[in-house]
Amino acid sequence: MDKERLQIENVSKSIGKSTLLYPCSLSVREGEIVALCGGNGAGKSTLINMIAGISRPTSGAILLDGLAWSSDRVAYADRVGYMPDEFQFGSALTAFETLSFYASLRRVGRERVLELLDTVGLLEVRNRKVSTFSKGMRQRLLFAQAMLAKPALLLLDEPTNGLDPYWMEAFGKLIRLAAGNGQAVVFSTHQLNIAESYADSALFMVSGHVRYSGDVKTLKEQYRGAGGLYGAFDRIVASGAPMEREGE
Ligand SMILES: Nc1ncnc2c1ncn2[C@@H]1O[C@H](COP(=O)(O)OP(=O)(O)OP(=O)(O)O)[C@@H](O)[C@H]1O
Repeated sequence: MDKERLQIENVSKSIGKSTLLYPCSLSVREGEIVALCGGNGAGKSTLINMIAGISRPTSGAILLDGLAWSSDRVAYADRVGYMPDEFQFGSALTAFETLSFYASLRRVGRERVLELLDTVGLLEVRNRKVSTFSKGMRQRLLFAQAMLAKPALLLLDEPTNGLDPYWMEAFGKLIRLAAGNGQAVVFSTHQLNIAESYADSALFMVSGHVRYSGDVKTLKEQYRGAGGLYGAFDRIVASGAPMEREGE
């Protein structure tokens, strides 16, 4: 049986009187791809930022390979490849210099930098300043940055924003490849077709509540005649009943 990689137990987040995320639990196995689905303000980035260690949960616990951010910060951070939702690259640096900078932080060599630039289709433009890149090119560089050290957990906030159909599909293939190597992948998206095509499991999030957590294949079969995951999302959200992850 595949090993549990990420365990999230009753994690919530409040700031002042606002609840950004109500208690939520999730476990992710090695080789599993999980999509956090929901509209603007659903709480996807709030959850991702807590998993990344950027913000602390108000309650609950997060363990990655049995490690907690609070007690094993360095070992925990070493296991996470994080792609933020928004990021400003240093404007004076080229793509190669940018990725090399992050590679040095991750103790990763030049060969891997070149391999990844090739993987994300930026090898030929590696000496161009990132400030001249399109949104999709910057997204691909950011994705390469997350993949540098072949992390145990790829944590990707809206990774397909700005990607054209070719790179959208390439992204799907790359995360499947990562999962095939035992890496766990958690990504957020507004696009349920992306979740439907590439994720094993999905969380449907609405206004800080997880309304569904479970298997994508089961959902696809269950809602085959109702528009796939889009139909499933509409019906589950409209039904009003929170649903638990299968087997829990
Ligand atoms: N620092 C903050 N203080 C108060 N409320 C916040 C803060 N950051 C986020 N929020 C609120 O928390 C909620 C969840 O935001 P979050 O960014 O997690 O949503 P999201 O699902 O990632 O949305 P999007 O798809 O628009 O990126 C939103 O209502 C947002 O306004």
